[in-house]
Amino acid sequence: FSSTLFPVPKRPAIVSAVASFFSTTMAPSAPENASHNAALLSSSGVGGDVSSAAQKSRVTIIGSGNWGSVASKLIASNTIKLASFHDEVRMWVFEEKLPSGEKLTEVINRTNENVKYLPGIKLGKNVVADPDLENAVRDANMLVFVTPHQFMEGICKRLVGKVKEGSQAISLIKGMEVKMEGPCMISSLISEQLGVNCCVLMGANIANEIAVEKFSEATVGYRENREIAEKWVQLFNTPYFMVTAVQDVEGVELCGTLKNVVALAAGFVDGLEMGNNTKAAIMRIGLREMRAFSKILFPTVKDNTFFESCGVADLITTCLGGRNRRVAEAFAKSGGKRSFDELEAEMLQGQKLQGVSTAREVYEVLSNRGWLELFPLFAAVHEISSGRLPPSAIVEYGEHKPNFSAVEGAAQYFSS
Ligand SMILES: NC(=O)c1ccc[n+]([C@@H]2O[C@H](COP(=O)([O-])OP(=O)(O)OC[C@H]3O[C@@H](n4cnc5c(N)ncnc54)[C@H](O)[C@@H]3O)[C@@H](O)[C@H]2O)c1
Ligand SMILES: O=P(O)(O)OC[C@H](O)CO
Repeated sequence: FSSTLFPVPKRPAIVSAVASFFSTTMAPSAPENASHNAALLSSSGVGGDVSSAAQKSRVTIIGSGNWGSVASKLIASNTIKLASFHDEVRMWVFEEKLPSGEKLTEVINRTNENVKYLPGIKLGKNVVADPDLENAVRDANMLVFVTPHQFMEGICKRLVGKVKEGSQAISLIKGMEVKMEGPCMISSLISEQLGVNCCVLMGANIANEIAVEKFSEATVGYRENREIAEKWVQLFNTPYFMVTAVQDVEGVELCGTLKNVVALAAGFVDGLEMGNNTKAAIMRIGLREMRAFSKILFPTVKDNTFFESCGVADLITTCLGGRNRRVAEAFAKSGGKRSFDELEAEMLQGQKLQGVSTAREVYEVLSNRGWLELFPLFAAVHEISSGRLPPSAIVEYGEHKPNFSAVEGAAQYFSS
């Protein structure tokens, strides 16, 4: 962690001040801090071990792409320090052959690097890559899900009955499924299919920046059990990755999911060279639709969540530097003539976009419920990315004013 603004190991003054100002409801309680420190001391050889082997938590990461690999680095740096976790972090890898003919898993275990999805970064010697999904989860009681969302239904099906009883899960996945009965968030899919409680972790987290230890923040969303949320915070938090917890799973997850749709809109604007004011306008309109969509679907979603890292901060970073924005810019530059699939394969080399399928899924929800006129920006993004409208429609489409008369009582969800 080399930033001169934020020297290590001391917490930067501004960050500490901001953290204590905003996180009074989120800071670990004193006894938790005490045991956390005792754990740190014991792992550094000072003091006795506070956790017996039987009590220690065992972590498995399901996914090993760009963010999955960075998550493994963050987690592995903590499990070796904290006595309440087993050192080893198992990482399920969707096996593939590299151009050299070697298997990705074997190369990760030999070099300690994910040479395809995160080249040049050591993951930690305690990370073990495992191509066998069932074997990878067998002994774990803390499961971290971080694959592109389109693969999760299949992964969950394979894991039914294979997960240890009493396990806890967290999803870092930005996306959702649409079922006959309506939208299904990935954390719900995991909970329902595997019978485990599932928190979420989202935030302004471009993986490559965190990989080189540049300071950023993230938000854990939890449902009821604060102690479990704090355990996840402990597992992820580092001096350069500051994690806070809020009691709003759906709000946090919808922020992470929907910002990818707005990122496509921002990319179209960039490709059309419309300038910063237009892009800022699109981001503002997008944020409004994100909040309204979340609150109509889940009335418990909290306004404050949109001011956490998972909300406005993730929207900003994604619309400035994310993959969805970058590929959408190339799409608009081609006048919509090159498909997203083609551009994704060419520009991302195996990494996956979430925005295009999320825009389609959101559109499906909107048209099923008769809400298309309420969410003109979301609707336009799907119509452009599916080739039904030209990229320029992003700034022509009814000026993105929602038609409140389309749905009774809808105006309240858009008001400040
Ligand atoms: N990369 C980031 O900066 C970032 C940051 C925050 C959140 N996220 C989110 O994390 C999630 C995972 O993204 P990522 O960046 O780690 O992945 P990625 O896009 O870098 O990599 C794609 C991954 O999918 C795997 N894969 C390919 N085919 C598969 C199949 N049939 N079944 C299962 N897996 C398959 C590949 O092996 C690879 O691990 C996404 O929801 C993303 O939005 C990403
Ligand atoms: O690169 P993107 O567009 O998938 O976005 C990455 C992260 O979600 C940013 O927080």
